[in-house]
Amino acid sequence: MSSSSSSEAPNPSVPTDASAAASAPDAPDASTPTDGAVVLQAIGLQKHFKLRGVGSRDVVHAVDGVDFELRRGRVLALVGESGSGKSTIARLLAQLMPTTGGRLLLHGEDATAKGRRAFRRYVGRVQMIFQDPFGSLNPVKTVRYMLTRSIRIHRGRLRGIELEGALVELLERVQLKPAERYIDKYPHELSGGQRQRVAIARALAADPEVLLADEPISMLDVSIRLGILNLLQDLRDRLHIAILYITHDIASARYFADRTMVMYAGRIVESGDSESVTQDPKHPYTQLLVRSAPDPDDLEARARGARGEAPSLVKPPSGCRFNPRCPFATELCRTEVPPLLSVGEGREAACWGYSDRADKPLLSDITEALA
Ligand SMILES: Nc1ncnc2c1ncn2[C@@H]1O[C@H](COP(=O)(O)OP(=O)(O)OP(=O)(O)O)[C@@H](O)[C@H]1O
Repeated sequence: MSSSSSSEAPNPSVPTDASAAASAPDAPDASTPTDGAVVLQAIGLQKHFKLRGVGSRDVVHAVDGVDFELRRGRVLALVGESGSGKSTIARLLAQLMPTTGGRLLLHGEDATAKGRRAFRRYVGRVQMIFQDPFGSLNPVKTVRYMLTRSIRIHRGRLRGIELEGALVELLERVQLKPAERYIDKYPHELSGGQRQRVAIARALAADPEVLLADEPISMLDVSIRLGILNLLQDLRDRLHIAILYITHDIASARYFADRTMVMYAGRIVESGDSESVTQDPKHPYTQLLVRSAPDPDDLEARARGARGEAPSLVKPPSGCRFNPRCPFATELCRTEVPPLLSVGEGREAACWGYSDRADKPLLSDITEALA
């Protein structure tokens, strides 16, 4: 099958890399930290959910030993099918729930917020936007109320002209112009795209260093998705925010993210620059995601349909978790967890096929192997 949609060139009207930041009118001067510096780091991140039920000792292995870094002025995409653990990672990074293992570092220091004040400070630096902008905005409050509240929480008690100026600036930053047209509206008076822009403006009121965007476009009309991605790209380039972009659409990761990380059943199976990961995928699961579906909206269904269901996370398969669906799997894959192995400059894949073990699987074209 062809990879027509994923091999399309990105939209030429949109800047694709950090060079756009250098030419932006408000590019940083020499005294500001450089883009690419690590802001938030996850080391061995783990979340095992205890299952309820009398005497149950079972846990859901939602996230198992995940490492990554979010860097200033860069977008990292986290791609995977439903249930792979993407949202759990976002919620762990936002500290909406505790981890069961691993560490979270903000500028190299332990970021675990102990107590309300520490949590509030953390939230000022790490903000989250959700899939459903309607659900995340209070339906009985105006845009003015919601943005004012966020400004006051994070910037102090601004009033009068100062407050009005901050509100207008926020709305204009998310391209809701003129601000007067939107500021006194309720969520139901706005379109889906406008609501998501308000949610982003509310996050920006905190002047965050990190934005966690959990499927920010998946509930929006296809026609307005690109506008939201362009806005996030603008925030990356002008405000130098580090962005985690969670999606099941690997084609949008190529277009929007500097680096892409592919997740399968709670573990990272591949990572690298987005162009290489999407154009020359190394892990059989990434190959399946990229090659089996010309229609990006259909990737997940096709990948699942191609060979079996995602595994149980209560009793995940031993060895490589993808082994029951992998046409190349050997005994080694069924018994030992593959480490992330180097598969090119700045690229890694957790597949024994790239090791020098004598009993490694022999990889070939996955679409042919599955035909
Ligand atoms: N509170 C919870 N208690 C028990 N299991 C949970 C809980 N939250 C998530 N899970 C499980 O953890 C796994 C990962 O879920 P998660 O929502 O992170 O996946 P996802 O990749 O974001 O999927 P989707 O794209 O559908 O949101 C799933 O098996 C899910 O059922």
